[in-house]
Amino acid sequence: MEEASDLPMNLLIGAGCATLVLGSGLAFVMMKSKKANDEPSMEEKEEEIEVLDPEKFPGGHLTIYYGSQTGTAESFAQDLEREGEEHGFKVHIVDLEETDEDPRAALLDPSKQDAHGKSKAVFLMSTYGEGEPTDNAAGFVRFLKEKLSDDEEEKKDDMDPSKTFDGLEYAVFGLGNRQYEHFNAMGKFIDASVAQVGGMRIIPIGIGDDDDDLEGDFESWKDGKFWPAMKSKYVGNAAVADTKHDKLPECHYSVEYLNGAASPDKISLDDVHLSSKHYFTAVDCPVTLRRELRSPADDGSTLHVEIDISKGGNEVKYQTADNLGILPVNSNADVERIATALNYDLGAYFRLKAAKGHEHKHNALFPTPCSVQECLARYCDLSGPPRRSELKLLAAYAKDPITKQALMRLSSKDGKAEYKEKILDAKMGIVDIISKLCPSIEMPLEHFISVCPRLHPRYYTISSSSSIHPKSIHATVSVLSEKRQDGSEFKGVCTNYLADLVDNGKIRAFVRESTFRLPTDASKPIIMIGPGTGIAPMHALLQERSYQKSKEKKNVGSNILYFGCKKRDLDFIYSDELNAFEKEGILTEMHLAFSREQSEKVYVQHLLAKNAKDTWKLIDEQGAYIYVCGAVKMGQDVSEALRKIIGQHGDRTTTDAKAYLDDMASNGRFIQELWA
Ligand SMILES: Cc1cc2nc3c(=O)[nH]c(=O)nc-3n(C[C@H](O)[C@H](O)[C@H](O)COP(=O)(O)O)c2cc1C
Repeated sequence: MEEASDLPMNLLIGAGCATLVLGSGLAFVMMKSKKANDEPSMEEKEEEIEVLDPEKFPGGHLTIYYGSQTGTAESFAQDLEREGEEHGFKVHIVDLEETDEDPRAALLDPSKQDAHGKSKAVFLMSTYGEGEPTDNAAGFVRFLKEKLSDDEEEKKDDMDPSKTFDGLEYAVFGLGNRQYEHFNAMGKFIDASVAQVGGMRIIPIGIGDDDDDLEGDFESWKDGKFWPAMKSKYVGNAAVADTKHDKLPECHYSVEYLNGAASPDKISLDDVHLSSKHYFTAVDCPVTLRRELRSPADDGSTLHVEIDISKGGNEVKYQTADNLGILPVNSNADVERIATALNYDLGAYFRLKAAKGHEHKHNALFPTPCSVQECLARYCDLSGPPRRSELKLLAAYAKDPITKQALMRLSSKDGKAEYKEKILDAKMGIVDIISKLCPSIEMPLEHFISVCPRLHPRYYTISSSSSIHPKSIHATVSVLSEKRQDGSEFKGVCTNYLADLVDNGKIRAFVRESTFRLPTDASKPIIMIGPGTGIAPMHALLQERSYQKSKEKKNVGSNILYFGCKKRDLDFIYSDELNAFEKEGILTEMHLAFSREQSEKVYVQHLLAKNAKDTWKLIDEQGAYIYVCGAVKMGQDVSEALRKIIGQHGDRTTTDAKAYLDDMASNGRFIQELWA
């Protein structure tokens, strides 16, 4: 991705370097990193060099690469982009997936180098799974692992791996959550491995914790460490033009209203903004069944949802216990509230285009032409609490000075406690802020699209077997609804969208691979630990094991389940199915932890500890596979229980027991899917 400079100049003189006379001053000297034998043509060189005004950008180019699943790292990249100019840098944002074809060429792109042939990069890296990269960073991480591998075959070229990123100067900020065992594993991996392959670290890695104050951590890192280091290293005493003026935030998009309804333009996926590709690729799937799994006496709701994937051709194919991505839709009430507050005509159709100076390849944010109604319902996150930096952007649009001040205060470092109380804890979305708290906000649609985060897909572990149900996908959905302090109700956007669908309807969905895979040798036993909605993949695995036994006539090993909930009569979901599996002989053991049926709380990890001896035998003598799904805290307690079992019954020290379990994980025998 490359953004056009606002300066009309792409000049090159000379073979190995470019000089440009800009007015009276001497601008950048661009050194080329290409070897003499692959010297580019003159036209190529002209394309390659993007020369900057040294008065506006004394720090030169700075590229932000992000690895993001739900958009936080991407929005941090946008913060750095917005602030770049005031610090003297021309910032470019690149989705890491864009570098997959040739990461070395992408990261050392000559057009973004300085006079000394150096490239400057920031990596904003989120961690997922159990210490794994986000989908869009997987290719880049694979590339680095190959470079660092001892296996010569893996390296793919004969270049000295330790010189791969010679000329790259970089900084890393990791986004993670301390509740996970592999806290910020990806940030740490990138920080260490880019140095090992020749990159030069500018400052130590910054670490953010989503369990506490991720945005505050990022702010402290960028304002306290990153920008000062960048200034001292690359800008020095050069004066940076004052760009802080009282104008609206720069908008990268423009809206062209149409005279009537129109269908979305046909567009190549290559032109799509990578993080919104699901808007273009997800498939309409009819919902064929929704069934309440909890007792009417319970105050919560868990739905069994079935969707028909037979109409999607080959586009929606899945394997047992994969993940189902669902594109949520905002409620009509929220869409109408925001449209009324901002004076938008919901029936109007428009085409979204890049604003002048912001044209680049991956510009398509979502399919247009579309109606304003569709844009607000499907592509804008109206109910999620905005980040503090988004509140600061909103402040620019408030007409009433008191509201403006309040938003500025909430978005400031000193306003953190107030922000937590009034926005996060109160569960205030952009729709509440604009329609209730700050009604004086006025913003044209393109600005709203630019400021409001995209509405991201929500993922559910599939609870059906693809062998038994090749034409449908089943999901288990716990419907999120909480009382706010003011008595109003906060409703989770996707689960309530599914719960409120009229006549079942259709949802837009896609499939993502998961790590839940059964042993290739079906005779191996499996131990499944999945309390609450964590039962979903276990239900799928049991169906698959039943299919293997009855249809494929395989010798299927024992299947042991640990399930937990509050009370047998309230929220023992799928009890009928589990009892039937037991009767059929496919569920060998079912251990149930009803936490509220006795004075002391009983959870799955307690039952596991009770069966320590048998569990150790299954693991060590019979090569059992272990699957865990549910809340991170439960996952930690289960891992701890397993380490104790391995230590006590396998006669190992704490360190060796941990190594044993880690080894099982790296061999695909201990698989976890946990959420915070
Ligand atoms: C399913 C799931 C798995 C996660 N796994 C980890 C992990 O292993 N280690 C970690 O530090 N954070 C983990 N996180 C936390 C995310 O990295 C963190 O919330 C981050 O801010 C998300 O950024 P993004 O919106 O850019 O994707 C996980 C989050 C989810 C939802």
